[in-house]
Amino acid sequence: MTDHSLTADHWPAPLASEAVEATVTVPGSKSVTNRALILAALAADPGWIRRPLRSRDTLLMAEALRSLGIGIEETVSSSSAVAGAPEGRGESWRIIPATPQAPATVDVGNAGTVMRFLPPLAALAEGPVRFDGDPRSHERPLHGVIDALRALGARVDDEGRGALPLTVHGAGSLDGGPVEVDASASSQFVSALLLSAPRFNQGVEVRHTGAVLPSLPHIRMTVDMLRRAGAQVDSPESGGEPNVWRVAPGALLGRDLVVEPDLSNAQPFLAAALITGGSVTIPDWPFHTTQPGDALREIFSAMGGDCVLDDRGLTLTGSGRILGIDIDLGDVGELTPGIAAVAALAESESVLRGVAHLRLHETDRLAALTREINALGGDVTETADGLRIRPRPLHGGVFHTYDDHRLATAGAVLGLAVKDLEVENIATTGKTIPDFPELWHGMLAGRG
Ligand SMILES: O=C(O)C1=C[C@@H](OP(=O)(O)O)[C@@H](O)[C@H](O)C1
Ligand SMILES: C=C(OP(=O)(O)O)C(=O)O
Repeated sequence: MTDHSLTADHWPAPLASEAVEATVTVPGSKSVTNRALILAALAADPGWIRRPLRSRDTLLMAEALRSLGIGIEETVSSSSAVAGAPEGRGESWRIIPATPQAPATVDVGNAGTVMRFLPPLAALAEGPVRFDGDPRSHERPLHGVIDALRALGARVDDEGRGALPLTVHGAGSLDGGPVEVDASASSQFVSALLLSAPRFNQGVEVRHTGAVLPSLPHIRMTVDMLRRAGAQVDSPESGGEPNVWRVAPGALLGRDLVVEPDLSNAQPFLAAALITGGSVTIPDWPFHTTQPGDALREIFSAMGGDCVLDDRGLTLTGSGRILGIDIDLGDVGELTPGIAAVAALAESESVLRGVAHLRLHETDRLAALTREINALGGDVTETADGLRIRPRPLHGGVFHTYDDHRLATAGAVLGLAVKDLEVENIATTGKTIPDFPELWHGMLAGRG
């Protein structure tokens, strides 16, 4: 073993000495868990969230809802130990809805889902709800939610920043109705307004006015989960106008919902099979899903892998070759760091397009990926809306992560093939994938 002289927050990324062969159970979806929490909090009766993701982003959402008076009871069930529970392992959260209470304070961390999904819900409380978070949260776009809430009748005090920190002065109810939003900076503006809309007096009609709309699958996820909770939703896919979503006012049902594995967080493990010419199975991969990570089946197949989805889950088998790719990732932007890592190890050039909005994610992901891969000897250039990646032989070094979980997992992927690579602050993976280092070492040890 190499003797790394490391500071505490430099993680020696393990090198893969052979083809990876493993089954990896990945934790639940962040996007599903945080939507489920909002919808359950607004429901007319209690509900269950089974196998929720328990990570920084989802615990921040749960804590925020608790401070707004929503009951969230956590239980660990071995199987059907919880009355009414379907057979299943792991943790369950019982959500006891309540009219949101104020005053309250909310720490959003750097969670886009918390900073965007909660202000509309807070507008239903009677009194001030103060929102603040990590320094980076002050830089992330929120204007779409703030302006729309004002247009729908809410009082929001942001001292002219158009961003955090801010206070929503709830009046106990919100008129709702039609509103225009430019969601080109984040699809979460649209999702945020739709999720709480069944509880607005007139529901909502959201019209996106911007030139581009990123992460459309995440808006479909919002619509799908609203409908499953009993909401009446018109969307472009259901024959409605393009770029317009309507949610009717009405009661939401308390559901019993099992959270799917986070397919975007399955990415580094699938990438490991691809780049080592091995085979990785992710159990419980859904046959039908709105998660954008499902696109990995197609993307990693185009990059040289072979994907089989069956009752065992999704199995990706690498061919020993890693092919470059020219692709628009606008729908699936959160997959970009992991794809960039694989692309840097490929045998031909890649062009990743349609992801200009990543400059305002957890960090400026386009700048960070360019800087960090190039520091290892890579040849990455930023384009107006993405990255051009020319594979080069890479050498070891420190891969900085800028408090970005997906930079950290991208560094781990590179480290499988690049000797002496150290990932700075691997703990930042806890934003959405707790225990990542343990899962990674478990995969390399072939544990299933
Ligand atoms: O609604 C969601 O759960 C998400 C939407 C996307 O945000 P953007 O549209 O801001 O990219 C995605 O990148 C993020 O990880 C999760
Ligand atoms: C962009 C992401 O997160 P957030 O929900 O904070 O926007 C992400 O997880 O890649």
